[in-house]
Amino acid sequence: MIYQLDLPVDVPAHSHSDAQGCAQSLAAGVAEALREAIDTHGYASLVVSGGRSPLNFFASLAAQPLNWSRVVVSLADERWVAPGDAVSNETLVRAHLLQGPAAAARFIGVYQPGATLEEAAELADTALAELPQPIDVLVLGMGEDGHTASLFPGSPLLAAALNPDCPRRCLPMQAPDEPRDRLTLTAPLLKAARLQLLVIAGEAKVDTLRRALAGNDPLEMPIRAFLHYPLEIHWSP
Ligand SMILES: O=C(O)[C@H](O)[C@@H](O)[C@H](O)[C@H](O)COP(=O)(O)O
Repeated sequence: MIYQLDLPVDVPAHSHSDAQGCAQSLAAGVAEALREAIDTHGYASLVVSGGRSPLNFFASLAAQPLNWSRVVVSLADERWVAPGDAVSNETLVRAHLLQGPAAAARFIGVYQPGATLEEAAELADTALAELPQPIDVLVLGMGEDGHTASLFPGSPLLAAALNPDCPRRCLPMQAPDEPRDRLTLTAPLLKAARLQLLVIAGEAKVDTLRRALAGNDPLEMPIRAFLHYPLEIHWSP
């Protein structure tokens, strides 16, 4: 358990001795879940987050034996910057996950061009109709403010994105830091995932989890919308 957090009983928490061990353990577990999905329904959908935390995990997962041609990969969110940009999540996934055998996976990007962020979000919403649902494996990160994906506190459409009846797969969001313009998958799509993994590193994020667990309002800390079954938390120093 992570510092004996008072987690809901149906939220297992795994503490790993170091980041590499966490990445390797997660990669093995995710690969097994993807293999099971392929065996069960012929394909597997994997949705990952960006940021810096998942890079070791991506490299470990790419090395896992898997029929990657049956895997569809997408993103929980994206910065509204063109693929290839250094801060694009698509750039990270293509550079660190879709390498070697894993390059055979089908990637559905979230970035879309457009005259406005809202127009791009509408195009992304349409493109995400191609993502097999429910998502088989969802890998979330978390910021120290309690955001996850690009569900940021204070973002104008946060309540809409967290609404269980939200009709959209993707909505435009505003982050507090550059690049502020973001595209996020919405809570109904994310929370329907069969396996949901929250991957966090460092003590500051344990403190964030403590704050999240001490309150109820997901508008204040959007991660609160996910802290229940079928979430698993994986933490490393
Ligand atoms: O686009 C992004 O940045 C991610 O999707 C975001 O939700 C990330 O998971 C958290 O901000 C944690 O980021 P770190 O792993 O870099 O701390």
